[in-house]
Amino acid sequence: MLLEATGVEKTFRGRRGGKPVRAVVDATLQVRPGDFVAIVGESGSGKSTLARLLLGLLPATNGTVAFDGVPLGQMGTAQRRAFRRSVQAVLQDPAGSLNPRKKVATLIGEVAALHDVARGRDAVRDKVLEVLELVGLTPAEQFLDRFPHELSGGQRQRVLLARAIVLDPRIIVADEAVSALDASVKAGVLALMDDLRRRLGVGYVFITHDLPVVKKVAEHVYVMKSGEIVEEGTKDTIFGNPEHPYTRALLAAAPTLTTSSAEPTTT
Ligand SMILES: Nc1ncnc2c1ncn2[C@@H]1O[C@H](COP(=O)(O)OP(=O)(O)OP(=O)(O)O)[C@@H](O)[C@H]1O
Repeated sequence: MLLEATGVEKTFRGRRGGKPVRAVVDATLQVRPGDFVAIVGESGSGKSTLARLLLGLLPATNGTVAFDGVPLGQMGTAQRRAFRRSVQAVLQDPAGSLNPRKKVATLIGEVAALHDVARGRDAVRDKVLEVLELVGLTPAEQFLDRFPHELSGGQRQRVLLARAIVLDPRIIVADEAVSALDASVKAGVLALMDDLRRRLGVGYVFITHDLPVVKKVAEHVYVMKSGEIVEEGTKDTIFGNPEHPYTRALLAAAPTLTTSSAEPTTT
């Protein structure tokens, strides 16, 4: 298994003497190479906490997260470094993922240099141009000197994807990565993600409360409620034959679902 969480729990200490918060409870999840896995649930259900556990950004209170069969807690320095490269996070840009004072060339180039993907100015520049092309920001030269505020929301999201794929990751954990985008722009970024999957073999753990998006792109769906995974299955099962009352309620509360097939699939 490429990425696997087994019985993972995360309990936060209560804020200001309050009760402890069980943000993730006994979560078990698997991601195979090239999978498009979605984690859905309403706000506060624990999706982002599970994402941070999968990225190794938070230690689990219980249970294990393993990459390529090796639990994160048992990794040596080199394995940990490889893991950091192989499992990349793409968050939504309003969360401030792109430093507003840095140009696109620097934002992507410094990641490539830090992880030794390319050495020397020219090699780094070539690598940056290559990934800009891959995410459809063309002609790539014209984007090198732009600052994030000189880009549209969809273009910024593409820069975030470029910054992830420059490291040749095997999995991208995308937390609400397209939620802030307009429908047509969103569809374009989703199409790009699928394209990258086919061309590069990268898999996704896609975290969202946006069910029409899940219906469009996911293969396997995990439904979270109050920190627990209450249902999992293929997209067709979850949407066509949901078993858990919570899944049914989520689907019923997503009015755009019925019209999602009418949304454009390209930008
Ligand atoms: N650092 C923290 N300390 C204490 N409680 C936290 C912390 N981070 C998250 N929580 C709590 O854990 C629960 C799950 O939060 P989480 O952000 O994982 O949910 P979510 O499903 O991603 O929600 P959203 O879609 O709103 O981001 C919430 O009750 C939240 O308040």
